[in-house]
Amino acid sequence: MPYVAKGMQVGLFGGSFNPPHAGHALVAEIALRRLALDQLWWIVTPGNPLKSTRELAPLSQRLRLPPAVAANPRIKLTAFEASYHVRYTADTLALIKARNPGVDFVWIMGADNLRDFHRWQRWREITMTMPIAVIDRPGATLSFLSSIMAKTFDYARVDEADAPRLARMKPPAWTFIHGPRSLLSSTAIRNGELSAD
Ligand SMILES: Nc1ncnc2c1ncn2[C@@H]1O[C@H](COP(=O)(O)OP(=O)(O)OP(=O)(O)O)[C@@H](O)[C@H]1O
Ligand SMILES: O=C(O)c1ccc[n+]([C@@H]2O[C@H](COP(=O)([O-])O)[C@@H](O)[C@H]2O)c1
Repeated sequence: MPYVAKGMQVGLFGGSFNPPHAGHALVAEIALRRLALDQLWWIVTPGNPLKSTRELAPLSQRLRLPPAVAANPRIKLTAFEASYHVRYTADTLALIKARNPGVDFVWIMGADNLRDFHRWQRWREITMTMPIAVIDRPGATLSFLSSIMAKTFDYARVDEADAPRLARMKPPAWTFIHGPRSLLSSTAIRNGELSAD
């Protein structure tokens, strides 16, 4: 797990990154800037519990940053979930919080994950554990209105103008961030339809 000093605002960006691409880099850059983060942890999962492992490349091949963000010292690449034998985000976030008192964390995900968030294990618990920032993604823009998570936690939605303060807010608190969007996806790259940058 990366080192972080007390008082910092840290974004947690978990993903399969199978493979990593410029769309991920865009999400990381938007999150760092709009959420006023000191650090962003790029957390490579041993395997999304909801995805088949059939097409999943080994962790070693997914453990790399796209060129656009590789030189950014605020982005920390890690695969600690594998070494700690955790896979579910609810467990990951509990572990991170327990080991880092005094740090303000925010979970970051693309809008496609907001759409399916109610299928994640203990998703309500995740929402009560730390604030969540959802980054717009082509094809999933309306998830901020229509998803079960958005409806259930409508009362906890924060205006994106207040995003710089999100990490310090008491959960539940979440926001939807609009901005430049990327059509890239790992599936399209694996299928040879698009290139990673
Ligand atoms: N183009 C994109 N725009 C916004 N968010 C994205 C984009 N691509 C990925 N994300 C987000 O980045 C995180 C990691 O995504 P992931 O590694 O699953 O990439 P993916 O392109 O969605 O992969 P796949 O096509 O294999 O499902 C997720 O929260 C996902 O929502
Ligand atoms: O905990 C869950 O049930 C769960 C279900 C689906 C996805 N996740 C996490 O969400 C993150 C994004 O996954 P992915 O495959 O969309 O890149 C990654 O950290 C996964 O471990 C977690």
